[in-house]
This record gives sequence, structure tokens and C-alpha cells, in this order.
Amino acid sequence: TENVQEEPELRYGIVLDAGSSHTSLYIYKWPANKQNGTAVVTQHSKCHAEGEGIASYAGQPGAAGQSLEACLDHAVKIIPKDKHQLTPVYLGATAGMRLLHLSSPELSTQILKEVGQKIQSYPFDYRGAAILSGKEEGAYGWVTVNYLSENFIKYGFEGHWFSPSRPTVGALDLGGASTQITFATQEKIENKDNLMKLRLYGHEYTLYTHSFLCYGKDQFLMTLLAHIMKSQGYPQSVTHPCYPADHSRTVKLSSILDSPCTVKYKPSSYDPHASVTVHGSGHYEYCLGNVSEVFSFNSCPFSQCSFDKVFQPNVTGGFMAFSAFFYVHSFLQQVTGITASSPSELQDVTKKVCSMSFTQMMLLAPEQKSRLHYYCAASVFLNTLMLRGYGFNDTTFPHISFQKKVADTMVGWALGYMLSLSNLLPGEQLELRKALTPGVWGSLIFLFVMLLAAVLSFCLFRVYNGQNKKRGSESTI
Ligand SMILES: Nc1ncnc2c1ncn2[C@@H]1O[C@H](COP(=O)(O)OP(=O)(O)OP(=O)(O)O)[C@@H](O)[C@H]1O
Ligand SMILES: [Ca+2]
Repeated sequence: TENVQEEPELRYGIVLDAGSSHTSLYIYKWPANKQNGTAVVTQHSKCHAEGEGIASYAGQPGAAGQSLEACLDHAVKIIPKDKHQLTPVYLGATAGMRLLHLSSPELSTQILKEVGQKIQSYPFDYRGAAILSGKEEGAYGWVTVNYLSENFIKYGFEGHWFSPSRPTVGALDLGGASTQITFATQEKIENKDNLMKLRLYGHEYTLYTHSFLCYGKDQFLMTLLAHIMKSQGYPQSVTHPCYPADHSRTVKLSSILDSPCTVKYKPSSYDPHASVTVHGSGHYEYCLGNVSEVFSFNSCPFSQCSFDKVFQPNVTGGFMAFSAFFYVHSFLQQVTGITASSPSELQDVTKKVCSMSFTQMMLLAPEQKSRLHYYCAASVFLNTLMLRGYGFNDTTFPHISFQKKVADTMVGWALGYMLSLSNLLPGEQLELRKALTPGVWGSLIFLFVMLLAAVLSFCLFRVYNGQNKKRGSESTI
């Protein structure tokens, strides 16, 4: 026989990640005959939709759907035509739409309907457009991280499936409007809202998960500014200790105070068309003080809390920190040349960034011009969230890996969502494909040949014996 290399037939799946800051369309692929293993499904292509997240088009009929067109057209081109109808497509919206649903349920329903209709006008297998709960977002992110890290099950060198019985890795996602922490734990989960049980590949995983709405990077910075404005008595010009000393910007009051996240800081009345000028002062200590005041570390109705009265067991094991956790951490590394891998290093690099002027940062990272003003604030926020909030310490922090991708696949909830909804993740142990080893196969052929030889010899013996008997009786006659 000759070994023939056949191109495996591919299947595709699409997820639109409708985040608060923007929408991304991911195309995944996998071999049609081999879909149940770990890390078999990989990212084929990604498309970044122009403009902001779908919730930003509230009150502009048609605009949210239109914002997806270019990426859906891209998917039509990139997926072979004969596979279009076999390709499931899902849209999942996250914290931006959760916030819009809080302030205007009708508008969020309208937008979901509109984007659903837009997707249905394409030749794919439409499977729905939905707002994910924070719990789902956290759990699907955890599934992605562990699927890509091959922690569930693996195709081993022995030639069969085996469970690596490796510990799983926790997931830390920092979006624009919410942040999620999810990890497997043996500790008692005191609030059932934080409990998630998943059965995957024959194992039951008990997860702790929590999503903090308003603690995404953008919403947090907005809340921080609202807090600073309030503490300074809403003047027309405020001093921001987290912005560089040589930087100032003007923002519309409504863009800060219209969010459900800043309700607590809203003055009783204000002119929504009015603006406020923000002058940076680059003062690390004051910045840390203000950032900490946005969190509530005071009361806890459980044995222990992260913050804002939310129960959290001790963090344990390895973690993967992605999205803005990765962006902020890698910026700190870029401008200081230090990879922060301990709490004290993280604090040191944050202090360094907070002491830099805008001009200095421009020399080190000119491509990030539009973001430079907020990196000190974002870094102080990241410090407070991870160290004081989640409680990572000298022992646990070094086990966090800040990553954007694993083997060319973006880390986020989107892959886990598609795997779960398309039944690409078996709940039970995979069936072992029973195959004979060459040794057993050879022995069986040998036995078969011996048996055949024995039967043939027996038959020949009977025939020969019969003829001899016949000859004997003829000679007697
Ligand atoms: N390349 C980048 N460098 C730095 N920051 C970035 C980059 N890309 C996105 N961001 C910022 O990181 C934050 C998180 O982005 P991400 O895309 O994860 O959020 P999202 O999915 O839109 O929000 P959410 O998950 O809360 O709905 C946002 O504030 C975004 O503006
Ligand atoms: Ca997100």
C-alpha cells in the first residue's frame, strides 16, 4: 500500500464578539472528521468592525447592523462557497449592551433585532444574537483558555486520547465595560451566584466566576473622572492626578455622566452640553488614593470578599490575563523595559509611568498617541484590581501569564462560546478509537494462516484417507 496524503475537509464557524468598545468577527476552522479533541478548532481569520461597539448606535436605526457589513462580506469571501450554509454564526454582546439594557431595554432589544436581521441576510447558518450574562462571559473565557492550553484532554504519543490531569488555568478578562475573574477552586463558594459547574470530557469542574460591571477599563476611567469632578465640586476645570502633567483635554459632561456607572457621582442638575477641561498633574500617590476610593473595600457579607461586597475565595493556580490586562501590562513593559512579574515590580513600573510626561511617553511609544494619556490611570487601576481586589500576592502573581493569543488564536470568550453552542465540547469522555497495534495484527494474521493450514491439511487428509479406503476395498473384491 501507499500512504496517500488527503486534504482534510474543513468546517467553519463564526462568532461576532460585540464588545462595548468595538465588534470583532472571528472565523474558526476545524477538520470535519476530527472535531472533538482539544485545540482542534483554531482561528482562521479575524475582522475588526469599523467604529465603536453596537450599543453606541442606540437611537440610530440601521447603524448597528450596517457596522457589521464589511466583516460579514469578508466572511463570505474567505469561507468557501460550498461551506456557507454549513457555517454556524453567533453574535454575542457583552457589557456595553448590558449597560444599555439597564438604561433602555427597548433600545437594546431593537439593536439586537437589527443585528440579527443583518446577519440573517447572509448565506450562513444563523444561530442567534444574544446578550451574554457576566457569568457566561467569564465561563466561556475560561473554556477558551483551557481548551487552547490543552488542559482538558490531549492526543498523546501513545496514539490514543488521554486526560493530562493537569490543573486548569484561571481566566482574567478586562474589557471596556466589565471585567471577569474565573477559576476552578476546591474552596466553598459561599454565594451561589458565583458558582458554575461544567462537565467537560468526563470531568466535572467547579468554577468560581464573577463579572464586575463598570470595572472595564473605559467605564472605570469614566467613573474615576466623575469621582474626581465630584470631589472637586464640579468646577469647569479639574485637576486629574492620573493624567500626565503636560496633558489636558476637554470632555463633554454628558459623555461622562450619562453612563449608568456614574450615577452615584451625578450632580442633581447639569447642562449636558457643557464641557469640562481636565488638566493632568501626574501625581502617583493622589492617583492611587482616588482610584482606591472608587472601589469599596469596607464591608463584606461573606467570610471574605474581593471588593464591592462580592464573595471571592483565595485565588489559586495559574491564570491567563488577556484583553486590556494584556494591553496595559505590555505597555508598561514597552516603556520601562521591565516585565512586571511580581507585585512590587508591577507597582514600580506603574510609578515610573505615572511620573512620565506625555512628551516622554510619545518618544517611547508614538504609535499609541491616542492612548498615552490614560496609561497611568489604567495601570493604577490594574494594580488596585489585581493586588488589593483579587488578592494576588508574591506567591500567586508570578503564575499569571499576560497573553493576547495562544497559537494564533485570540484569547476571549468567543471561541468557548462557539465550542459550547455547537456541541464541539463533549460532556463525556471521548470514545477511544479502538485500533489494533501492528504486533496484535501480525499475530492474528499468523493464527489465521495457521488455522487455514490446519483446516486444509485436515481436508486433504480426509480426502487421501477416503481414497485409500476405496482402493483397499476394490482390491479385496
Ligand atoms: N491594541 C490595543 N492597545 C491598547 N488598548 C486596547 C487595544 N485594543 C483595545 N484596547 C482597549 O482595551 C479595552 C478592552 O478592549 P476589549 O476589546 O477587550 O473590550 P470590549 O470587548 O469591547 O469590552 P467588553 O468586554 O467590556 O464588552 C478597551 O478599553 C479598548 O479600547
Ligand atoms: Ca470583551
